[in-house]
Amino acid sequence: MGKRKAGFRKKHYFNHQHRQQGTVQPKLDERKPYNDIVRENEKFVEYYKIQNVCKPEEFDEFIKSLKTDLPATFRITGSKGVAKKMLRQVEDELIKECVQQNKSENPPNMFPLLWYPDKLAWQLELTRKDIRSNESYSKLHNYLISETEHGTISRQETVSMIPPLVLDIQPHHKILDMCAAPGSKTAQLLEMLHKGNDSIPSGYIIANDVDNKRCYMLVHQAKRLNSPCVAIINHDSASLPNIFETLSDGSTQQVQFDRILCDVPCSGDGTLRKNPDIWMKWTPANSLNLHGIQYRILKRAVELLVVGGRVVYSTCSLNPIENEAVIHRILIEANGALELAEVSDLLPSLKYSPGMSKWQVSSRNLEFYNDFDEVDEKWRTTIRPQMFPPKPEDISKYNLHKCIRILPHQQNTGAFFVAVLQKVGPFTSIEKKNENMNADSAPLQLNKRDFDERLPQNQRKRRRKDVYREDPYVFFKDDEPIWEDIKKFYNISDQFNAKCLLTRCHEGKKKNIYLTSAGIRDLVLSNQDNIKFINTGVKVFVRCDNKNMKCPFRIANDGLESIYSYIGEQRKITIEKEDLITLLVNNDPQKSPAITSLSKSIQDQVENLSPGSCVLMYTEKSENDQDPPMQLYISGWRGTSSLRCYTMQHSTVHLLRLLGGDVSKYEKSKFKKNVENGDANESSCSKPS
Ligand SMILES: C[S@@+](CC[C@H](N)C(=O)[O-])C[C@H]1O[C@@H](n2cnc3c(N)ncnc32)[C@H](O)[C@@H]1O
Repeated sequence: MGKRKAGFRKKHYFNHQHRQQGTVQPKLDERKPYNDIVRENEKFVEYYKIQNVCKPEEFDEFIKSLKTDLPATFRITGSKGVAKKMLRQVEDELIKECVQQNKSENPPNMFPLLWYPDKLAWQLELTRKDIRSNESYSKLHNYLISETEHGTISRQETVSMIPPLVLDIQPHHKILDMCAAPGSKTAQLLEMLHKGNDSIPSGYIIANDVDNKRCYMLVHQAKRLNSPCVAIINHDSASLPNIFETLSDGSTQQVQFDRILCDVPCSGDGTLRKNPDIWMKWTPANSLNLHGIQYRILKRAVELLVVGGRVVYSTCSLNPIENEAVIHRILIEANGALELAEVSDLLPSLKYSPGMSKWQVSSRNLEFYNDFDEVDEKWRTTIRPQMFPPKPEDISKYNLHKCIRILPHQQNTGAFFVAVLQKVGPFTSIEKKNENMNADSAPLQLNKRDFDERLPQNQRKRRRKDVYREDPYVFFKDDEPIWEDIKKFYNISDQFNAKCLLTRCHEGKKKNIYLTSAGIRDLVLSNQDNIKFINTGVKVFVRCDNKNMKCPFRIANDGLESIYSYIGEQRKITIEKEDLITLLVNNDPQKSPAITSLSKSIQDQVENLSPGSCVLMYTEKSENDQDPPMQLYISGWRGTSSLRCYTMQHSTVHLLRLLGGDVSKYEKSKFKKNVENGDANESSCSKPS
């Protein structure tokens, strides 16, 4: 096979980028090698100049910035103590080393984003390609790749981190992510949901996407975060069915969400720096075509939101037709039930422009109109009256300036739009009825049967026919036979709700056992007929028919953080750093360290421990008293004469790094290998990483 030209990106790379972004994919014949794309589009420049997206004196800088590649950014995730330790390693070792090894006069700037809490998000003034192709960054590159695989680094674009932050998530919130795939924001929402002290928060996230294949990208994201509080569903969110929950008296009512994210499909011209092929196909028609679905998704979100709740609408588009016009339209429809919120205090020192209150609507041929009455007859199906800005006398009613527009030149990022809407009054007819009722009477609650009965006959039938099923979700019953053995072996506390455990098959040998939170369990059981659930539950036990263990299931690492506090002390081993490093370095089932080679403390603890699965617990005090200690819980195995960790390679490397162990055998210097092979450029450009 011939060598690929340096700088050429494979077809699947375009697909990959557009899948990640959810933007419209170019047709096959429009795809060009990455380096051949001319980053020019006269219509684009003219359009945005007329729209006044930035001050006239900044316009050249704005366009220039869109033509450059995007800097690399990442977030450190993970539980508090682990994240703090990783931050120290990133800041004090990796970044310092990169700067020291860089021989150029002006080493690149690498800094934490000031508006992101606890310095856990970083921007490197280097492109991803710079990082891959320069030896001085190879340690950082390896770190980013393996920690991303492990789930403790999220390589998320700077601006994409903003919507979850302004949602202001609390651990008890019921959250809906309407257009969630591939899931970088869902992951961030999940981290925020888990920021309290409970191992299983009472809130949850429903992550939805219309595209079935993209839902599986979401499954992959969610799996990295090991949460029992998320369910992935597959619907058109503009017509998302009502979701029901069970009340303590056994009746059902419609769920009203506390927080909803509408990160809607968009034309994506804010991602030009990452997806330069958009330069070739940009036209104002893209936005005109998307406005309708964007509005319908947002409207459905407002219907599903509780009064007092918050919805965040975001796009990676610069176009006011997809942004302020959608917000203006929903504010008119809400007639006072929604208000734009001021959120600058949640984003200290982020630079942005205020939302626009004036714009023009243009045809695909760049004929601009100020009013629908002026619109040429032939455009009246694509240009709609609701796309126009408020009349000058109404501008102050809507406060569109409270929307946030992030422009690429302001802090070297992609472009982005965010609006935070607070629901301050009733929006749907049911909510309005409730408000009008006597204050003493109970609010009108519509349960599932009411909804079914209100549907026309033909739709009731269709609902029953449209019962989509993946593998079933079979929750444990009170007398689940396999639970007895597990509970006894691990001495699991009575506080643990075993009814939240599930398997994915009705019959036969159960292979894996998953855990959901009580809230998610109720949602799955109450909505199996009307909602297409794609995935839920974190793996907590795995079948392991080992003759030495008196229980057919071992503990899985995935769900350990959720269940460790319920596991009895007998099967927990407190481990010191040196022993843990020894286990990790020799993490091979054939060569597990003999118990006699480990410290006396370990020998004493395992003396009376029967063979089988156990939990290894490691605690390390932080260097300063304010930070929480770093606590690690690892699935282990006490053999007849040996002890081992049950970790995948990426977890082994992650843990060794945290403990300061030797990871050199896992560090691959791609740069060195490429130089040896004489093809440094080709390899470094051929594949995104
Ligand atoms: C901008 S992307 C979302 C990115 C995602 N929030 C993230 O942070 O990774 C838009 C997503 O909306 C989905 N989508 C498009 N139309 C939709 C609809 N009517 N209902 C639900 N999802 C939709 C697309 O499949 C795409 O995954």
